[in-house]
Amino acid sequence: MDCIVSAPGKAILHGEHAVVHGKVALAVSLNLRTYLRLKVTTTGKVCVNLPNIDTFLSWDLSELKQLIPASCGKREEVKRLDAELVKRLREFVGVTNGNLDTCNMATLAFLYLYLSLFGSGEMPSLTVSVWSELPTGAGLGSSAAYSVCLAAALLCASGAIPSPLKEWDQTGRWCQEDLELINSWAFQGEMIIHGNPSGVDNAVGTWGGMLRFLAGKIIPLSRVPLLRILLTNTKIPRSTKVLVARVKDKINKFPSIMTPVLDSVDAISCSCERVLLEMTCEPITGEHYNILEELIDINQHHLNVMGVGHPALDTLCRVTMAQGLHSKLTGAGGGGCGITLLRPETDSSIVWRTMQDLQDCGFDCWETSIGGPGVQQHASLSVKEEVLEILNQF
Ligand SMILES: Nc1ncnc2c1ncn2[C@@H]1O[C@H](COP(=O)(O)OP(=O)(O)OP(=O)(O)O)[C@@H](O)[C@H]1O
Ligand SMILES: C[C@@](O)(CCO)CC(=O)[O-]
Ligand SMILES: [Mg+2]
Repeated sequence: MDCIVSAPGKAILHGEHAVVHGKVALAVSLNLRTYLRLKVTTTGKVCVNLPNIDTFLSWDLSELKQLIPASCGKREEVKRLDAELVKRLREFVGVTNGNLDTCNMATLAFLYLYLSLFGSGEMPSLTVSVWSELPTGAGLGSSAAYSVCLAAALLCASGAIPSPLKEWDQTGRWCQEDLELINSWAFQGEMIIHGNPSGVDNAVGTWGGMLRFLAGKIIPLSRVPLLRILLTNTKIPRSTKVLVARVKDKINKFPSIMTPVLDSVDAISCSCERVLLEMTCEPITGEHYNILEELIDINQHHLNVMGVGHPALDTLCRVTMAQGLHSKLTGAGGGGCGITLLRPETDSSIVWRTMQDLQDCGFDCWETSIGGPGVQQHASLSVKEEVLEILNQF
C-alpha cells in the first residue's frame, strides 16, 4: 500500500480560546495544506520523516510491540486518551513533564495513533513522510492538519476505512461516517499536542469550508460570501498548549471578570455569522464590511484581555490600520499569525503597500483564498511537483 493524503490549515475568524470554554467559533479552511505519504514496507521498521521540523526517526517493530499496554483493545470510543499508553510513550520518547517540544509532540501523536490503531492486531512495517505548506506552530492549525492526515492514512492502512480514490480520479473524499471517524482520531492527536483542544481545528481540517463550532457540534456554513483575507505571520514562536493553559488560569483566577469577556466573544461570533449570512441573501453594502471590521477590532481587544496578545500583533494591527485595514490575531495568539480583512474595493496598490510595510517589520505576508476542501486522498499526479519531490525522497 502506498497512499498520499492531505488536509488544510485553518484560520479562526472569531472565537479562539472562548471555544475551549463552550463558546461559538467561526473557522475557515485555507488553501495551504499538509501532505502525508504512507508506504507499507517489508523492512520490519516503522519510519517517520518530518522534514518541516527536522525530525527523522525509525524504530524496530519489536521495540514498538513492547509499548502496547495489556489492556489495549481496538477502541471504537475515542473521546478520551488512553492514559496508560500516553505514560508509556512519554517514557519511551523521553518526555519529562516540561519538555514537550515540537519533535516530541509530533512523535507522541504519531506513536499514539499507530499503536492505538494497530496494537491489537498485526503491526505493519511502514514509512510515513509529512510535508506541510503551513508554518508550524503559528496559529494556522498545523497540528490539526498533521493529526487529520495521520488519522486518515493510518485508518486507511488498518482497513477501518476504505480508500476513496477510484482508479480514474485525481482526488477522493471519504463518506460522512468515515470523516467522523477520521475527525475523532485526529482529535486524539490534538489532545496529545494541545492538552485541551476544543476540536475546532481538526473539524476544519477534516471537513474544510467554513464551520460554526460549538461544544463539539459542527455546523458547516454552506452559504458564505467570498472574503478577501491577508494572512500575516509575525514569526514569533508560541505554543497553543501553553496559551490555552494561560487563558484557563486567568479564568480560574478572575471568573467574574473573564466570563463576560468569553460571553462577548460568543456574541461576536454570532453577530459575524449573521452578517455573513445577510451578505449572501442581499446586496453586499459598505455597512456589512463596517460591522465585520468593528467585530474584528473588538475581538482583538478581548484577546488582549485574555492575555494572548503580543507586541508583534499590536504592530500588525497598527500597520494595517494606517492603511484603513482591520486585523486580529488568529489561532492561539501569543505571536504567530493574524488576519486582515480586505474590502472588495480595497485597491491592489493599498494591499501591496500594506504587505511591503508588514514585510519591513520582518513579517511574512500573503493574500489567501479560503474554503479549500477538507481531508482527501490523492493520486500522485494531483500533488504539486515540489511537494511530491519532497515526499518521494524517503
Ligand atoms: N508539518 C509538521 N510535521 C510534524 N509535526 C508538525 C507539523 N506541523 C505541526 N506539527 C506539530 O504540531 C505542533 C504545533 O502545534 P500548535 O498547536 O502549537 O500550533 P498550530 O497548530 O500551528 O497553531 P494553532 O493551534 O494555534 O492553530 C508542532 O510542535 C508539531 O509537534
Ligand atoms: C486557541 C484555540 O481556541 C484555537 C487554536 O487554533 C484552541 C482550541 O480551540 O483548541
Ligand atoms: Mg494547533
